[in-house]
Amino acid sequence: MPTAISSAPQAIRRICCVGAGYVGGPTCTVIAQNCPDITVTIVDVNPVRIAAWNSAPDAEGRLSGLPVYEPGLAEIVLACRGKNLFFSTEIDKAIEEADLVFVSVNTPTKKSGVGAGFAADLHYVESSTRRIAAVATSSKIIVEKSTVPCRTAASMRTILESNSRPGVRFDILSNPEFLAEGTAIPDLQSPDRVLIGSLDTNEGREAAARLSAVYEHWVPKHKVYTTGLWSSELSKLAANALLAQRISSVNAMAAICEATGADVDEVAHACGLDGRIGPKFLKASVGFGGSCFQKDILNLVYLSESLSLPQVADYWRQVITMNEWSKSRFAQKVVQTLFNTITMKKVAVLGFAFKKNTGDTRESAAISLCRYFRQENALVTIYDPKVPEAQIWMDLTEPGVVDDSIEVRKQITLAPSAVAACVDAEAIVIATEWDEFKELDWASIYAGMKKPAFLFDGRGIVDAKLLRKIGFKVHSVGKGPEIVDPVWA
Ligand SMILES: NC(=O)C1=CN([C@@H]2O[C@H](COP(=O)(O)OP(=O)(O)OC[C@H]3O[C@@H](n4cnc5c(N)ncnc54)[C@H](O)[C@@H]3O)[C@@H](O)[C@H]2O)C=CC1
Ligand SMILES: O=C(O)[C@H]1O[C@H](OP(=O)(O)OP(=O)(O)OC[C@H]2O[C@@H](n3ccc(=O)[nH]c3=O)[C@H](O)[C@@H]2O)[C@H](O)[C@@H](O)[C@@H]1O
Repeated sequence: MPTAISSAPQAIRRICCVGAGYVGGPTCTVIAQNCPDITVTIVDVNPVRIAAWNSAPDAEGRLSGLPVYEPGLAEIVLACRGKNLFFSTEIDKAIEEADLVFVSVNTPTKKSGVGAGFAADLHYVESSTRRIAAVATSSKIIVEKSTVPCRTAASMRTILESNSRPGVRFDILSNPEFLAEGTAIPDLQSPDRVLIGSLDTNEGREAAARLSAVYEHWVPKHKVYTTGLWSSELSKLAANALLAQRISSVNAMAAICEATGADVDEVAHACGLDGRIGPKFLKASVGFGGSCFQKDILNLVYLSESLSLPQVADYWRQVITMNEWSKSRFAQKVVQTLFNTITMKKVAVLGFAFKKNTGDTRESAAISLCRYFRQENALVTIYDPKVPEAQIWMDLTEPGVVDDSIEVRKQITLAPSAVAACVDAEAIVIATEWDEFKELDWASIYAGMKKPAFLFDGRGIVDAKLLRKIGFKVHSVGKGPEIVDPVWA
């Protein structure tokens, strides 16, 4: 239901963003940069996070203490902070002063109760919505930025309308975010589209026009696509499901390639040349990670089951099943290749983030690999250029009654560089596609390893032929076994 937008909507002057995370922080920083006439305040219940957003530049004038690492972000924060961009724990004040409030809080998978393991936990969305209703003394536009199940806007509207003060009106919009971590700034500066869902009423359309005008400071108007609320909410889940499905599809092909001697990069390239398929998001890997693909597909599975559509639920569930299988298949390959045991063998894991150019480890494939190697009694050394050490320890320590942190530290060590991680290793596992791994001095790394020196490339980034010439035994996802017969090479 694309809708007409009135010509001169009332300008937004003050924005509050509730949730200073990976989405709220970068998104509203880019809004502040492009809209000098708008004051943007990003608030959070977590004072440590807000303090980090407000951290001082280091001796070289760089903002290295921000809670989110994104190329290009620190420079924009530095330019705008204190002018029209503010980070604060004064949530009520920021809400009250704003014309428009983004709700950009976390929506993790529920851990207990009805829908545990599948449904989205909307607790944070609900508590911020209740807060907005409680403190607002003037009318506001409330924007769902978080990824939410279809029809969440209806629940938010009920909460707001049942708790609002007399004369205060709320218009609810859905404006899902499509940025990918690691490329958040370019994604926000030139998005493929900005999606705004609203009610098909005069007030709904007017609110959509006001939010659109914010984006039109830098996004061409034809890229702003307005729809109904439910289409907008569902489009976000659908887009993530379709993207993840491509990766699981190419990873399924990778398994066939390994068994037949076909090369998954060549197969993906050949398929991607078809304009109907396109070349992006066809890189075979150890498996996808990140905070959203799994969570959003599980959410879609839950929605489908709730709507009595078990075949639809099964279809999407298989994307996750294939991803889990890809990760365990890769881990098993390591053990099998190292003569079926890695007990007390040193395995160097290069990369811990779920993809390059981010310090985020949520659902990172590296976590599953390290846990698997630990169970096989390996000695694992990890290096990642951006993930803080404390985060790695947290990810590898099982939360629960028994504190296993001492056991974990007996088997896991953290290295200050990729080169250091590989000294005396029997195998290297590339878990994240950091650019610096492409440029390592592989000959000297080889010299410092136990022989035979194995390398398992879970990201398809190294030049396997070159490494084999050095002496490595290389396994790359989606490539057949080393071809020894030159006629067939
Ligand atoms: N991480 C990503 O790349 C993307 C995430 N999304 C969606 O955006 C939403 C947020 O994701 P992230 O930014 O990654 O989460 P996050 O966990 O990094 O940040 C959420 C923040 O909200 C704060 N918060 C929670 N309840 C609050 C409340 N009542 N008042 C104030 N602050 C509160 C938390 O303390 C936290 O700092 C999720 O729904 C996610 O699915 C969408 C697109 C991309
Ligand atoms: O809703 C979200 O959170 C976001 O989820 C993804 O973004 P993100 O998870 O940050 O990163 P991606 O680039 O999508 O990568 C996700 C995972 O898939 C892997 N991947 C990606 C692409 C590919 O071809 N192969 C592949 O294995 C990556 O290494 C990574 O582990 C989507 O790309 C964003 O559009 C969306 O906004």
